[in-house]
Amino acid sequence: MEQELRQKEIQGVHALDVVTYGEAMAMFVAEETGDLAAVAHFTRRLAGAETNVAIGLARLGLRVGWLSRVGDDSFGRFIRASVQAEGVDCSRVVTVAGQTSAFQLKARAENGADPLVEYFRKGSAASRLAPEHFDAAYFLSARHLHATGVAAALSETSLAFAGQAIDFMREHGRTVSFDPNLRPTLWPSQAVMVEQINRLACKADWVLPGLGEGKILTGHELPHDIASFYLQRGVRLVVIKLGADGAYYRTAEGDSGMVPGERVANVVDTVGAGDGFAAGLVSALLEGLPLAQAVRRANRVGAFAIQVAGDMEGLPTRAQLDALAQS
Ligand SMILES: O=C(O)C(=O)C[C@H](O)[C@H](O)CO
Repeated sequence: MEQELRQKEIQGVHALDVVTYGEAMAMFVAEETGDLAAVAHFTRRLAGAETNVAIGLARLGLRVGWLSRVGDDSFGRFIRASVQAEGVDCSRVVTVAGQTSAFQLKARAENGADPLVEYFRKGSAASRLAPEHFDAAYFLSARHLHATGVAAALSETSLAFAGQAIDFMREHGRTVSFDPNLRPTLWPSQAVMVEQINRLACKADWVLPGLGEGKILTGHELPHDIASFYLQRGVRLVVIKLGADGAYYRTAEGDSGMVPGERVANVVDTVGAGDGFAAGLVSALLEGLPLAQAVRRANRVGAFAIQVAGDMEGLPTRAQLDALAQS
């Protein structure tokens, strides 16, 4: 990768389409419904908002890099191997001696409701990501940065890294997408969460909140008004996820629209839908698709994600997505 980066730099070509950073975790998904304390059987899977997006993009054929830190333990080896196996570049994932990797438990989802998750991530190697770990050459090798509010929530230093990464990419003419991905349990208070997430979101080009998140973050109820809040603060495109109803988009130039959701007969687990949505949208916009088509693809990729119990297993390959588009 190092050599490839240098060569591309000389040629003035981007080695990566998208770069992202943040924490991935081992995840144990309950095999039985009910209280996690009573569950005896779990299946190990991979979780992490940013790696879900990275994997979604890689399956669609984009070149993606993920910068992170893992502990020197079996979870760390599992995380690295799983992300790498998806074709995501992990050359900037550092294994830190003496630190641990995070994991989480996820209850078995019932009737399409969001399942309960319990984190074991405090003080993890990835949560200690800090501005001194920023790799300017690596980020510059990408056309686009995808950032989420999860990495921002992990620690003061990870929050500082987020601000630095977004500022740097904007200053260097790269586009930035930001998914607020609110995780209230990871923040000291709702007020701090709202302030910090909005601070980061307003630095980005494309902001992708869910409707509920948009209400919390802006105090507005309607998608139109939530979009206005960000557009008035310098964002160029706001796409608001409306669950089964699809998505609403609005741009700084005044283009707006609603794209209806995809029909899904059997919703297994909604976690990961937003990450699939982001992968669909970012891939389509980087390919130059018109906005309404990009949002349609985002809805489709999100719909794939909710038909399985894992957070990223359902994300489609390019062939699966094309097959759906032709059906
Ligand atoms: O909840 C989190 O913090 C995660 O990153 C795990 C999930 O895979 C992710 O949130 C899904 O968006």
